[in-house]
Amino acid sequence: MKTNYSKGTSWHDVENLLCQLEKSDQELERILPWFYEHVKCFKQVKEEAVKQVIRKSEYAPIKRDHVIVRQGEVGDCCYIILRGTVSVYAKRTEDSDYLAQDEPGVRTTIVKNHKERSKFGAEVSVLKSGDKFGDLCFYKSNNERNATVIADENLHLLVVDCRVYQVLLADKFLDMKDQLRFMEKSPLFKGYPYDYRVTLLEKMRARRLHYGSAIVRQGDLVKSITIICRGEALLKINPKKLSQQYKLDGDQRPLTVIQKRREILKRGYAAAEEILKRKNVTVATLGICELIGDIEFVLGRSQYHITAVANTEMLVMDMELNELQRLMAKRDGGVSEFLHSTVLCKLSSRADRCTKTGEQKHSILHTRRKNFK
Ligand SMILES: Nc1ncnc2c1ncn2[C@@H]1O[C@@H]2COP(=O)(O)O[C@H]2[C@H]1O
Repeated sequence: MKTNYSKGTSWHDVENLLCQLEKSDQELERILPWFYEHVKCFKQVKEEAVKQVIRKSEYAPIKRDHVIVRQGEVGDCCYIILRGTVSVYAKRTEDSDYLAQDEPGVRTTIVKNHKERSKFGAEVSVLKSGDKFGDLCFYKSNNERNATVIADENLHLLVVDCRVYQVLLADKFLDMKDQLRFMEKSPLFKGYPYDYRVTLLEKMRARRLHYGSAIVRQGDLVKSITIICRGEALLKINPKKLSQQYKLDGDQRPLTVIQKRREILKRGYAAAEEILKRKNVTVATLGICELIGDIEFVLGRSQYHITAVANTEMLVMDMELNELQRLMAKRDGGVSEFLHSTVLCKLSSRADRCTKTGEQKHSILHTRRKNFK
């Protein structure tokens, strides 16, 4: 069990202790609450492990504009940001996502302005206090850094050796191993080398969801495709909303309040249930390796046509649509074929279940045919 947060520990106390060569158990226990409060990536880690990480790691204050890690270098440690922010830059080459060779001017350790920073590629991420970086290379066969990380302000880091990371932290951080294992199985990533999948991992957002929480909502803008890594999702459609979204001219006009009351009075409970069903039709359950947002992506729709709800505890990964497009454009390991065939299958079965009226079903199938030509 973690101790209660103590408001009495200041950053000054923490820094003083980190600078000491020897740290007693008592001293470490005193600063632990500060770590749990400020270092997001320690939240899942037990007290004993956090103490060991602090003891075995090096405290490093870094000046603003300094290059901390460089893309293409071999990495043997990772970093936890105690205070400050960093920017992450990545260069893309034709065939891989990392820089194979240094270019003139890139071996500088201090970069003062935007122009100098741009030599390291495009800014892909900004990380702040409590975040970690530099552990992605541990999962690659050649241990090469995937990106360059530069201090945006004066920084305070904890430098964690890769062995310490493997023993004390690897299992706790973001289910990385689980996700990589999952990517091996998923048809979406079939045909891509392991190292490339590791790079992709950093570009995806992992979400843990509890039973009943919404993964996506019908009508929301589609910004990413969601991949189910663990658990099961229930897909629901509100047919009325669907008609508006897809501008279908089916004959299912919504009932007025008076019409609804009359129906319920006339036919009782069965009618009430039917009215409820018209609002929300469960069209499918999705499991591991299945995708949410693939239909919208393939059909070029900007809004979700379904609401997806977690039917169990879940782990999902979101990949932004432009990342998916890159995945397909760069080296299509059969991704577009896979997406098109699954989407065709899904549309047929959902059109059947979504509505009983032949006309509306016809319209959905018609939309499908038009888009697949
Ligand atoms: N989009 C990104 N692509 C690659 N690395 C990133 C990205 N965002 C953050 N990083 C971090 O930048 C680090 C660079 O070194 P590593 O490859 O060891 O680990 C990398 C990640 O921790």
